[in-house]
Amino acid sequence: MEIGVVGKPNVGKSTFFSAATLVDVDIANYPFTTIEANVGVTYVIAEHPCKELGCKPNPQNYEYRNGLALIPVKMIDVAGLVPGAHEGRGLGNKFLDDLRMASVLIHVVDATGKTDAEGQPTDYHDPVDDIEFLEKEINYWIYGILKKNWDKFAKRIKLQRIPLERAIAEHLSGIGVSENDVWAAIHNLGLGDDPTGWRDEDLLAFASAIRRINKPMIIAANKADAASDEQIERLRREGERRGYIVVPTSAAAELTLRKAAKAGFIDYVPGSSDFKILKPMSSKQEKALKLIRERVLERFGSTGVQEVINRAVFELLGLIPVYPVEDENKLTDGFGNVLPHVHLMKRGSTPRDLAYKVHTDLGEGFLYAVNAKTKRRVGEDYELEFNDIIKIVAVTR
Ligand SMILES: Nc1nc2c(ncn2[C@@H]2O[C@H](COP(=O)(O)OP(=O)(O)OP(=O)(O)O)[C@@H](O)[C@H]2O)c(=O)[nH]1
Ligand SMILES: [Mg+2]
Repeated sequence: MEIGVVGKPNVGKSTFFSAATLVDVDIANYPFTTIEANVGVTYVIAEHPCKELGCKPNPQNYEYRNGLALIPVKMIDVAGLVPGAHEGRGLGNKFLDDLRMASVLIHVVDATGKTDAEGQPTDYHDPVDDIEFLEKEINYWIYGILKKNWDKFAKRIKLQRIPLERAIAEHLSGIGVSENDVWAAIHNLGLGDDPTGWRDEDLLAFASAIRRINKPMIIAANKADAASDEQIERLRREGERRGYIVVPTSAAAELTLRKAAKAGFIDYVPGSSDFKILKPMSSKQEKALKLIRERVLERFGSTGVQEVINRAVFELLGLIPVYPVEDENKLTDGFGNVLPHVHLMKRGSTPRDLAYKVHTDLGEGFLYAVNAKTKRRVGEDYELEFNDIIKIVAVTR
């Protein structure tokens, strides 16, 4: 699973990325600072079951802090997109290919309106315009992939009577589109099952539907520290009207806090509403942190960065953390480790899906499962819940 960070130039994508991953990257107040994509690991953060159960975990594929599970996910920061990128303006949109496998996108918007459509400093630009422009450029990117050899492709499907959903999903497999995605897009649009009859505008509408299904997007109303309440409220209202979750963020504040925490100056858990000073620092540093407390944490409740990541994964993608165990009484694996592994599962998944995720053999030999919290035996039709702890019983060869 990958999270992509997108937006026009100079809005704070790399600052957001660096805050989220602690990877050092170039950050500067001019467009196209980033050209090659930056890749790193960030964390989604959820309450850990041990908080409720009073256990002490031995995490192997995640981290544990103050009763929270920090679950790693890949994040990618790409170059800025400008209007007309699909016609080659700016850096074009070829670098979007770096986002082929992203399952969710964070659209970073400059909520202050102080960067124009090209990423240049300006007195006022309406950030609401950025929402539609980005949708359009991504639509054209998918359209471009779709359009490649389309006529020949459509004729072949028709002639050889290849199932439409399967053929198009294969055509778009490079961006991680499934047959279900294709089916949903075709049905949402009411497109006919003869692809040779699809007009250009049908293809574009199809690309747009695929984008909504396959690359869901959340909006980070960034530079919130420098934006007025009215600016943020308007962006939130207009974003929500278009179906988006909008979260005010200060990527710059988050970056400062995480760096200060890494250097041992403060105790700060990403996503929280305050920090604790641990050791003396220069008066300049202390002043900067105090400003963050007053202007960001007290005003918004957090810097918003972690909230964006969590909501992208838990709400937009509908993933839930689930912990497999071998001994449901001690919550351990075969080596005595308490809750060593967590898996992010799609909401609606079953214990058998979890079994497959742990190991193919376990999935194939699946008999039943035990919900370790209730000690109840659950079958194949049980829907896994957030923070479930599951023992899988299977016959293995
Ligand atoms: N006030 C404020 N400034 C920010 C914030 N986030 C980023 N900036 C500033 O915005 C400018 C651009 O930041 P970058 O992270 O380089 O932006 P980008 O979107 O990656 O830019 P490109 O790579 O050129 O597309 C820098 O001067 C940052 O310090 C924020 O939350 N608040
Ligand atoms: Mg950048």
